[in-house]
Amino acid sequence: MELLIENLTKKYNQHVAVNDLSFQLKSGNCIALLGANGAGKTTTLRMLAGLLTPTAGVIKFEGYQNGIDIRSKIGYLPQHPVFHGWMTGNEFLVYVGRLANLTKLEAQQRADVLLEQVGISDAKNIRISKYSGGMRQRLGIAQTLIHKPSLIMLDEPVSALDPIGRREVLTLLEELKQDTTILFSTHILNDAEEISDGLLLMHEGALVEQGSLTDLREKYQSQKIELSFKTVTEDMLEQLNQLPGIDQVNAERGGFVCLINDVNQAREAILTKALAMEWDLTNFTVSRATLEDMFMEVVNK
Ligand SMILES: Nc1ncnc2c1ncn2[C@@H]1O[C@H](COP(=O)(O)OP(=O)(O)OP(=O)(O)O)[C@@H](O)[C@H]1O
Repeated sequence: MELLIENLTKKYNQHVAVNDLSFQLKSGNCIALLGANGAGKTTTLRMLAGLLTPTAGVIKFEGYQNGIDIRSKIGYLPQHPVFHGWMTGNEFLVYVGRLANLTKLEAQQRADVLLEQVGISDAKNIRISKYSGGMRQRLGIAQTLIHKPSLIMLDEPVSALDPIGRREVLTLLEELKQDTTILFSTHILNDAEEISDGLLLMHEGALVEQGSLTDLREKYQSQKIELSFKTVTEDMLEQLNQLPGIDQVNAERGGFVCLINDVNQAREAILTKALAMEWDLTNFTVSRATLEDMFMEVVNK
């Protein structure tokens, strides 16, 4: 499986939702398309799924280029899937299988395998309207697999779920990625960190960072100093930003997170400044930067 995206762009009238996106996806990976609301994730996935026509750019997938032919090769789960609530899980999958040109027997056999695989075979004869959010999402994922695609794309598969549903679906994706390449979008860093091998980070329609989690952690590995104050004033951010040893300062509730390049220099500068300005410091913690700090750093740049 190889998916190649070159200079993909989508404009809605004058608004550029996806801007000159290029990346490559290979077999055996679980890749998270990460970005805040409005970053362009849904638009990207819909173009890859053949549901939206790109304004410019090329999508190449296993010998196919752009267009609807790609649809027969991939599975796609939209952000808000709609089911016929009166159908049972089994009926739904057989129906989807028939739409994918399977015979009645093949569709039933495939449904049996998938219901088992996504862990809802006990509920296969219950109406979908009675399913929990997690069960619906698992059924939705089963539907993406009906025609044995080599790539499935899932738009925010866990964002709307409660903690139990979220856990169920993440565990399922963890299992599925052994056999199928997964591209899923999320705005939740923890989800990306938990199950993906690689990240594509989008911001305002553009790809701002990409790589394996290990590489990105190494690249952005830095320390940070968290500061809290009894009172936070407007000029603090600017003053902290000017101190030596500090790369970037992000405002947080009740204080700041300083990404630093020299812990000793930064510590001394911050404490000296706080003393001179009579800032009432209530917390000073040095720790490792997380992926979330990396996200903020890249996006703020
Ligand atoms: N049909 C449309 N017409 C006009 N603008 C649109 C349309 N769909 C999306 N947009 C705009 O394009 C940008 C990207 O939207 P998109 O839905 O792709 O982002 P997203 O990263 O998936 O965000 P979310 O997580 O909120 O769905 C947003 O600014 C959005 O308002």
